Amino acid sequence: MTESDLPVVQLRPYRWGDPQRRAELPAFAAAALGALGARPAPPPVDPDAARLPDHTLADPARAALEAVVGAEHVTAEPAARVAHTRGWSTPDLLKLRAGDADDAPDAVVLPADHDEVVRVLQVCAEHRIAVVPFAGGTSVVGGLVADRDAFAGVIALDVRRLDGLVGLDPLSRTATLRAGLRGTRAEQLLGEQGFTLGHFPQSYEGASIGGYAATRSAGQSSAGYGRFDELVVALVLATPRGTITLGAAPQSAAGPDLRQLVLGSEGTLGVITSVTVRIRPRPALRVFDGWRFDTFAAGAAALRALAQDGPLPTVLRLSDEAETAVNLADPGAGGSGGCLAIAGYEGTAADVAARRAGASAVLAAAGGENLGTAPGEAWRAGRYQAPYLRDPLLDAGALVETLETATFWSGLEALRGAVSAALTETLTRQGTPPVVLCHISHVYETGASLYFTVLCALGPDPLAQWAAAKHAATAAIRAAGATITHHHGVGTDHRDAYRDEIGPLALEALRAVKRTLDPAGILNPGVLVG
Ligand SMILES: Cc1cc2nc3c(=O)[nH]c(=O)nc-3n(C[C@H](O)[C@H](O)[C@H](O)COP(=O)(O)OP(=O)(O)OC[C@H]3O[C@@H](n4cnc5c(N)ncnc54)[C@H](O)[C@@H]3O)c2cc1C
Repeated sequence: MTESDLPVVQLRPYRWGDPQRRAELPAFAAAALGALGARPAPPPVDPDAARLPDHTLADPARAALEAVVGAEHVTAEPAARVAHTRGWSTPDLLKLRAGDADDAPDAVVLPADHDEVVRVLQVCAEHRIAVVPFAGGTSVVGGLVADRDAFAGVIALDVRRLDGLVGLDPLSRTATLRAGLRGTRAEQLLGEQGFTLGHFPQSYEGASIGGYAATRSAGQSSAGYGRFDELVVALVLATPRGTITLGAAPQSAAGPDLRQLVLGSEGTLGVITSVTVRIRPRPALRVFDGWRFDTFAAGAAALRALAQDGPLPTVLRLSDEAETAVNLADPGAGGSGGCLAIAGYEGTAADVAARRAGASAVLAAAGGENLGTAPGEAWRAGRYQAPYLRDPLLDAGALVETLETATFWSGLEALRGAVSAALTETLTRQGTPPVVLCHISHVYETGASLYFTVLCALGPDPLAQWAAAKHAATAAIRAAGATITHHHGVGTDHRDAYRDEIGPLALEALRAVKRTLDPAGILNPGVLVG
């Protein structure tokens, strides 16, 4: 099974992914949850019974939107509104499971092409309707909740009908993809012509091209293929004031690179309607090895050696002791502990052989024990399964959530310790001691990302429980001088920390750009720039 074999799945409210692939909790997990004090949660409220706010679009605004996209592409059906309520963070899921759809848009609007998007934005500016651009809907940072206070209404502008492969240039190895194309569908379309995008985030079954670009997503194969923002060579942005087209050549010295202003703008400057991306030939061979290191520090040093001096595998990641023990295959040696690293290689047979031999020598010289392909292939086979586990964990009364950051190599170990301690202390103080897992999954010459998974019993007020933990982790990240997000984005959840990270003058500059492109401030109010 490769990424282009996975189906295009329509996400349902609060149950992840393909209904045929529902996950059961492994027996050891159920026992571990008991030890953490988790008790089965009350059954979630059926999405059909969720409480929707009593908002409606005024008739003139609705009529104007219908005139642009057709009446059948403007819907205020409860099911559509619920399906466009918030995203997929654990607090988002907890609210919807409790029947709270208070942040639902008044209507969902589905334009067919770029021009319709521009006209929808113009109608919304004229009628003071806030617009939440909506691609796959998998935001985990509150990127899909509009601050509606100053507006006459809120719509979700769902880009799913912008869903084709516009063109492919095999000579330049680029493809132009429309923003609503699901990652899975994009991979199928490119695969039919012998290419791959190589962008495989864990949300691959739910996220779309426009969302990848708007959040600067990072896939699990980032070491080999690069982050999504590194793949984009050109893009088209629809704004209430018209169209911006950026990227006339692979590189350019024509002023600042304004593509970078749009990438990561999270729907606040305009709606990305298509991107032209670098593509690579479909790999002829894929091999994933497992390596065991005695300590996280030893494993991190090995990853750093590869990131700085090469050769780089396509996938490179390192789990800490706790994640190795809980989540991943036993790294061998009779459960002797240690940290599991995965080094995966994709490419031609010759390229894979050369990089694998070179990287294996580096990993061995750094103290790694080669565990062969079994742990690596097990990780590859299960790489999209983890999100499915969140549903049974919540059912079982567990709070499970993730957060991520990045820093320079010299500060990595201290950052890991500080964030783990902040999460552990805050949740233990609340009577719900957690298990905190951590891994490195994106490496650079100068540093790496850290990704934390937190698991504990749901407390009596889980939203406040997690808010306190997240607040402490955020403070620890900022105190360490690290970034508030390596790839999830800012949304509303990280807005204050982002402000702190970039400083008031940079924020003012960004707001000035927003005022220019979106004078009425209708685009994702409250997200990113506040
Ligand atoms: C289980 C799970 C695993 C995840 N794993 C990863 C991972 O491995 N790597 C990673 O990077 N992220 C990951 N994420 C986060 C999320 O999937 C990414 O941020 C993804 O890029 C969002 O894509 P989307 O299509 O779902 O966008 P959405 O959630 O629909 O939108 C994200 C933001 O972009 C804006 N937006 C959407 N479309 C457009 C557009 N066309 N133009 C302008 N703005 C737009 C939205 O308003 C919103 O603010 C994960 C999320 C989940 C739930």
